[in-house]
Amino acid sequence: MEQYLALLKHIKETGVYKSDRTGTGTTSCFGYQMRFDLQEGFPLVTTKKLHLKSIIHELLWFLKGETNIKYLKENGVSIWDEWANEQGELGPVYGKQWRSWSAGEGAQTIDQITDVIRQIKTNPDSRRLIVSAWNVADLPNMALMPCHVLFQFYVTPPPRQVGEAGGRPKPRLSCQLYQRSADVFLGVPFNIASYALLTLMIAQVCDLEPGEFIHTFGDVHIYSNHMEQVDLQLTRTPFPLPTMQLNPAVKNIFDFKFEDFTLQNYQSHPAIKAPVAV
Ligand SMILES: Nc1nc(=O)c2c([nH]1)NC[C@@H]1CN(c3ccc(C(=O)N[C@@H](CCC(=O)O)C(=O)O)cc3)CN21
Ligand SMILES: O=c1ccn([C@H]2C[C@H](O)[C@@H](COP(=O)(O)O)O2)c(=O)[nH]1
Repeated sequence: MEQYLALLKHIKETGVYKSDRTGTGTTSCFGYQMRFDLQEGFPLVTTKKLHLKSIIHELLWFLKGETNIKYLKENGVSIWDEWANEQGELGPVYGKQWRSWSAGEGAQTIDQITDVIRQIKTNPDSRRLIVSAWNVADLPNMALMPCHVLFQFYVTPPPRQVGEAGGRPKPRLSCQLYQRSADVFLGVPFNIASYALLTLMIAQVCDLEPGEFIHTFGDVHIYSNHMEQVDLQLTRTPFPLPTMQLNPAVKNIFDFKFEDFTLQNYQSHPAIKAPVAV
């Protein structure tokens, strides 16, 4: 995870002070990109211990199309608590937009995840393999506007092989995310792992090999009250990446359960606590 440490260094070296909505204050840069080859291992930050359980449950919750924290609470995940109302509702956030984007009064809703998987399978060269959470009409009703706003898939055909015997290599599925706003200490390690996992899952159900995860940022920032934690992390040497096994029997994206994910060889430095800006 040298890419992540390079991002922390880049913000410290080139960032400017910026005030923000939460009143905390940040050091911020505009525009950055990281690339992760998913064949080289699972990109989980190793310079602090990460709670993969929260990351997996949050992703399964998005895929269910849910916007109430009830499922997360039942599974011991508290990362969205601060933004929910008394009924546990967050408004039409990610799950709603991914699975049931409203096409207008009385019209059918649009399931972007089902549609994009169908497109990847039937039209892999399409340049329109996009899922968007940025529903402009719904923004005022969301507890927090989407930070990971839009993602696009890309299928790389296998290299042509002449006179080859044996199995043909599979095409590779890559994913690029545009994240408009990024809390680099707390949010970004979660976001990288979540989209890497989503890419592995969609590759499996489309019978493709995982390719790259490309993470593109708008306002990428370190909160002022995370600086000491960042400095501690920068003193640590990353460990080799772990690997992630998915239950190969799952062929439908909506059938994945928590037990279908096995992380192997995750060696990390100890966890580092930090307050979340609300
Ligand atoms: N300021 C801010 N940063 C975020 O990253 C963020 C938000 N707000 N609001 C919405 C979601 C919630 N996310 C969060 C919220 C909290 C943690 C957090 O406290 N992480 C702890 C461990 C928490 C756990 O797994 O139980 C960590 O050490 O990573 C991470 C992501 C990401 N998002
Ligand atoms: O998945 C997420 C969700 C949120 N964040 C961070 C990015 C910002 O620090 C805040 C959101 O505040 P805005 O004023 O709406 O930009 O949450 C993240 O990094 N990852």
